[in-house]
Order: sequence, then C-alpha cells, then structure tokens
Amino acid sequence: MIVTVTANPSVDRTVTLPGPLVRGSVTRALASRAEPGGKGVNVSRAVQMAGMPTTALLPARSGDPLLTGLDAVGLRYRTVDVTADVRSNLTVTEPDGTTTKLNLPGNPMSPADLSALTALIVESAATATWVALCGSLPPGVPDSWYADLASLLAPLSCRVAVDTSGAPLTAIRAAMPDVAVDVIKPNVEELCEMTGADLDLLERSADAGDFGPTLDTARSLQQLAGCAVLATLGAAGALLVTAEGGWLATPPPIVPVSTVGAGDATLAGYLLATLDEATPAERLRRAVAYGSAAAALAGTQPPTPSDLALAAVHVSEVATHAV
Ligand SMILES: O=P(O)(O)OC[C@@]1(O)O[C@H](CO)[C@@H](O)[C@@H]1O
Repeated sequence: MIVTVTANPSVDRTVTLPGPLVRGSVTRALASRAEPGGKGVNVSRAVQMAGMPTTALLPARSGDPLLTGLDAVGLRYRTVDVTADVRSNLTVTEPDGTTTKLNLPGNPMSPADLSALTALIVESAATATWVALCGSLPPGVPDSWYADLASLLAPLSCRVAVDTSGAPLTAIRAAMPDVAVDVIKPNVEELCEMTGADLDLLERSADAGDFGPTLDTARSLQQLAGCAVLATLGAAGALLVTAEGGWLATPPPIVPVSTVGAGDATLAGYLLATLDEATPAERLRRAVAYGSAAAALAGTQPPTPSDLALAAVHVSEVATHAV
C-alpha cells in the first residue's frame, strides 16, 4: 500500500490558450478543465492507474468538489473534515507546451485539524509500504511538520518519500541526517537550495549537456541526507543517486502538453518500481517514463502503464563525487 499525504490539496483548473500568453490583454481561451490535484493526490492517482493499492490522505470537507472528483475516478482517500473549500490552482498552457501555474496558499489549518491529520497519517502508515509526504504546507502548519512526521513514522516499517519545496524543504534539510527519509525528490533549484550549490552553474553545464555538476551536487545531498536522491531535470529527464551509485536517465522525445504533475508521476513511477524490487537503474527508468508520459497529457492527468515508453528511456550508470 502506498499512502500519500497532501496537506495542501487543490482543484487544478487548466486553461488552454490558442497562442502565447499575452500579459495585460484579453485572451479567448480554447478550453478549460478541472481535476483533483495536489502532489500526493497525483501520486496516488498514478499508483491507482497502475492497479496498485493506494490511499490519499488529505484535509477536505465532506462534499468538497475535490472529493467529488476523486469519487468520480474511484480513488481511495481518507480525510480530516475541515470547514473551508479546497483551494483552486490555475494552470495556463500554451500550444508549445509552456505551462504557467498560479498556486494559492491554501486554507489555514487549525491546530486541532493538524493533530487529526497527523494521527490519521500515523494510523494509515501502520499498513503502508511507503508514505509519501508531498507538496506545500497550508498556513498554520509549522515548516518542521514533515520532519516531525518522519520522526513519528521512523519506528514503523514503512519507508518515507518527501517531495516539497520552500520552507518545509529547508526544515527537512536542517533535520538531516537524523530524519528518517528513504527518498527525496528535488528539482534542480531545490537541490541547490538544499546544498548551497550554484544554480546558474548547474543550469549552464546542463544546457551544454554536462550533468556532472548536478550529479555531484546530488551525491553531496545523498551523503548529507543518507537517503536516495531522485532529482528531476525537467525535459532532460532525471538522475538517481543512492549509496550504491549514480544513474542518469533521459526520456524519449515527447510533445509536451502540460508539465503539471510530471514530477508527481516521476515519484509514483519510482515508488511503483520499488514494489517490484527493481534495480536502481530500473527504478529510475520507470520514474522518467512516468514523468515524460505525464508531460504529454493535458491538465493534471496521471499516466497509465500503457502510456509509458519504457524502452525509449536511456539509463546510464555514472560516477559521482561529493562536492
Ligand atoms: O502548491 P504546491 O503544493 O507546491 O503544489 C500544488 C500543485 O501545483 O502540485 C501539483 C503538481 O505537482 C498540482 O496538482 C498542484 O496544483
């Protein structure tokens, strides 16, 4: 069972434009769609599409449009009942695949609701193989909450994955290596935030086809954190650095439609592959195949196994040195 936690879920509204977004003008959009979203929800949806058991944990009031959306797709979830509607996040997509996102802060969470969510997570983790802690935290949730949760989960047999950003990521980083996390999924910017590496340098090297500095930065984080580092590289793919080695994977060419949820699909692919006890290289292959399949789908749609081009993902083992 893969349990996901989304403390700040969203209804994702995607607006499709006929051309480039022009700020300050009226644009006639082509279409719009609304889907249940939030990072953990997206991970659960991809896991569900792969036919594996999953439960999404989130705060939402009974009857919230987000839950109606999850009921429509038959996703198993457990909630802490709150009063306010789940936030709506807006995505604007342009024909070349450029994706612009406007995310709201989410509704403040009361201490009582946060305690109830924490208890629900610990209870659900008892039967979980993985607990994935995903996304931003709404106002009222301390930045250290993920780090505190990881400590609460440490005595249990589940493994813990973390995919967050900003202050909660900084707090997780500050708690390392004492915090029991099995895999962390930063993008390159977050990798730099966690290690103090020079983002410009990593981006310039990557643009020139040299992922060495990024791999070495991921190795530094792996050594500091003591956990696997699955770093997403956007259209360039992803890398995985574990205590055993380092791997780089590049995706097949795709026509990007919406990159929303691609990182979540990447994490889902990685977690699913661990259930099959796949090698690190095969875990990374599955992760990248999931991420690139998600980017080729409109809105926040989760890919299904039939969307994956596994054989077209190129995985190579690479040397890494901590910097
Ligand atoms: O505001 P957060 O929690 O960082 O991210 C929320 C979000 O952008 O993440 C998902 C895509 O990864 C979307 O479904 C959702 O709108």
